[in-house]
Amino acid sequence: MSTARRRATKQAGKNEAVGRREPDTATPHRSDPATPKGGSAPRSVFLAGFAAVVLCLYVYYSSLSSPDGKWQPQALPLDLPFTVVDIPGKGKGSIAARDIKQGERILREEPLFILPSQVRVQGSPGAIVLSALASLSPHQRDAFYNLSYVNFPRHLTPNSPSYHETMALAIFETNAIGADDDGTGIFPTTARLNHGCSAAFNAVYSWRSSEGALVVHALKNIKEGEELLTTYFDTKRPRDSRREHLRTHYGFTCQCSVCSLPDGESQKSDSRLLKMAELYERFRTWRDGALTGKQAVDVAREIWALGDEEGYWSERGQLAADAAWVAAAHADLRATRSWAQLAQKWFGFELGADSTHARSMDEVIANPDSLRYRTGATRAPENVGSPDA
Ligand SMILES: C[S@@+](CC[C@H](N)C(=O)[O-])C[C@H]1O[C@@H](n2cnc3c(N)ncnc32)[C@H](O)[C@@H]1O
Repeated sequence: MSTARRRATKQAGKNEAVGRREPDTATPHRSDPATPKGGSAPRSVFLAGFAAVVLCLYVYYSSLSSPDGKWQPQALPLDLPFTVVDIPGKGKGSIAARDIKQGERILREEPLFILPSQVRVQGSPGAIVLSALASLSPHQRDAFYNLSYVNFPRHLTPNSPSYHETMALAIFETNAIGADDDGTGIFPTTARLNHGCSAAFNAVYSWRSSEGALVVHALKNIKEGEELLTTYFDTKRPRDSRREHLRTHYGFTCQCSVCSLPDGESQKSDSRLLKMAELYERFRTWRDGALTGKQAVDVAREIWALGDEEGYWSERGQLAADAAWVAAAHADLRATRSWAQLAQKWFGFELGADSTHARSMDEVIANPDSLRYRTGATRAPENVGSPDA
């Protein structure tokens, strides 16, 4: 299992409005054949014309829908703690139906399908998506065709030869989620989570290869009525750079609370995020011997404090686990245990208490020496300090 918080596909091209495919509720205009207006055509001709119009409309709307017929509304699992609703400026989104506790599992979802990184099927990317769709049930295909999409060329009509391939690809690209080495998958319920930057996202998804499922956990306490937001990429960068990235690779302009901050507040947030990214780089230099153990752990503490200020709580499990590693390499077993306890707590929030990451801390907590031996214990013994030191 490993974290896969990122949407898998990158989109190039200009930003276009979200085009949601709704269940087909369109009905042709009614016309009463018994009372034709303004014409002298015989009734049978009128009826034939009317039937032809109805037939054309039927064929037109059918061709807009999944290959099997009409779209069905997306049926969500019954026990979800959120509902999917329209959100101004974002298409659809997921709203908490009750208070959700930090660390609570919000959702576990198996993919409709996964495209492996190395696809053996010949053909265009759109044709590959269509061939994956062909093996799904009509209900599953409905779930796919109900998803939103961006970057669909406006000039294409259902009669265009490439319409179906292009549509399938646009939906795939807008919604696909990376499943680590297993490839890239479509998870129709998780796909309704919109993106938030930095402090704005409150939910994290991670792929569990051994279970063949994606799990979503609450990174923060979420109040009833709040939108559930995840993050599509590493947002520890300034607003301009985030906007540019989202426009270029994902085709939308972010409307999250951090991107919507007034300029002064936004600049403060930008400097914190830049500083965090810089400190992460600095922390990594411990590997090359550029920092003592205490210096490295002090940097980890600084990242933590900035995260508190910013409201950026993601990646804390990994940060604490890395600090435990440093402490173990310097033979500070007390610090090793307390950093491992912190890592377990935050892996638990972000990836689930039953995740392999959280569970891997059990042994370190019980026996910090075990980690010391794994690190090779190559560094000079040093008191690096616990998280609260
Ligand atoms: C995976 S879908 C999320 C669900 C989608 N809103 C829907 O209607 O099904 C990704 C799309 O949602 C929209 N979106 C997601 N996060 C957004 C945000 N922070 N601001 C504006 N639009 C967002 C974008 O159109 C993006 O291409």
